[in-house]
Amino acid sequence: MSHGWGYGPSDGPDKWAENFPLANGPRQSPINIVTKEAQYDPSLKRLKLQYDPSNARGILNNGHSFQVDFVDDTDSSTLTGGPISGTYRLKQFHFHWGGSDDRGSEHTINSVKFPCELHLVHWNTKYPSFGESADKPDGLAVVGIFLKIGAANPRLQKVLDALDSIKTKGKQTTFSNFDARTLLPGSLDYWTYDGSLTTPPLLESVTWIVLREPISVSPAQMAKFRNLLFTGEGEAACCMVDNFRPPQLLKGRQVRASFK
Ligand SMILES: COc1ccc([C@H]2OC(=S)NC2=O)c(OC)c1
Ligand SMILES: [Zn+2]
Repeated sequence: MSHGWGYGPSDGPDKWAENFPLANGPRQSPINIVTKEAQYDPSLKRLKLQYDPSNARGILNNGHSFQVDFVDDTDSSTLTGGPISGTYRLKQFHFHWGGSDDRGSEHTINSVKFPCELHLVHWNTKYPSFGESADKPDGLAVVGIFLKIGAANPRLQKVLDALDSIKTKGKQTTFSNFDARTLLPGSLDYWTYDGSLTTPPLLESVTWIVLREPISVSPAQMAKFRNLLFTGEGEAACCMVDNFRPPQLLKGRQVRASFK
């Protein structure tokens, strides 16, 4: 699964613009969210996340993160409300994390980094598929959730326990009956802005919905993320850590808040 890009000194975020010119586009992600500059918008609706656990299908090491994939051929796992119009279907979720607990998130809050960030990726059903929506300005909606060091989070455990089976790039296994709603924090207060995918091809198609409340993760649980490898079986092992893009220029964009 060679992508031609990575997170190392020779193929990392600072080099992506060489092959993916969108890297210098007007609505790139992630960003640093300056909370005092985020404007409360009373017209923003509450987020409505309705997920069917039976839609969970598999878990895959894709060589830059791992993802849990969902069946998305019906409207049984959807995102509605919030800043979006219409219905977006859950496609997958994945994480970004650091080599130590002082870094790892892609978005930052007042320049504060979290050790990990969860992305729940949804596509707009006004288009026929994820692939058809991925390059449209209103094609995707990603819910970003920060993970903060604290008590072990039992709701992460089923995902973490599956990682031993997908240690190397390209490995996948079945992953069924998982309710992604259990990963959500108690509050669905959010910031929202227009952005992009945070890995190549960096398509500027994402309505970002970044939740204010983090969920917890313990140091021991973070260590399990770091047991994964970027590399395939039989290749020189390279630990899957620091798979995050740093914040990008805001370029005049407005960040709105769903809360006062
Ligand atoms: C379902 O397909 C996806 C999902 C996410 C990404 C990246 O964009 C964001 S957001 N996080 C990433 O890792 C992606 O990039 C090609 C493709
Ligand atoms: Zn992501």
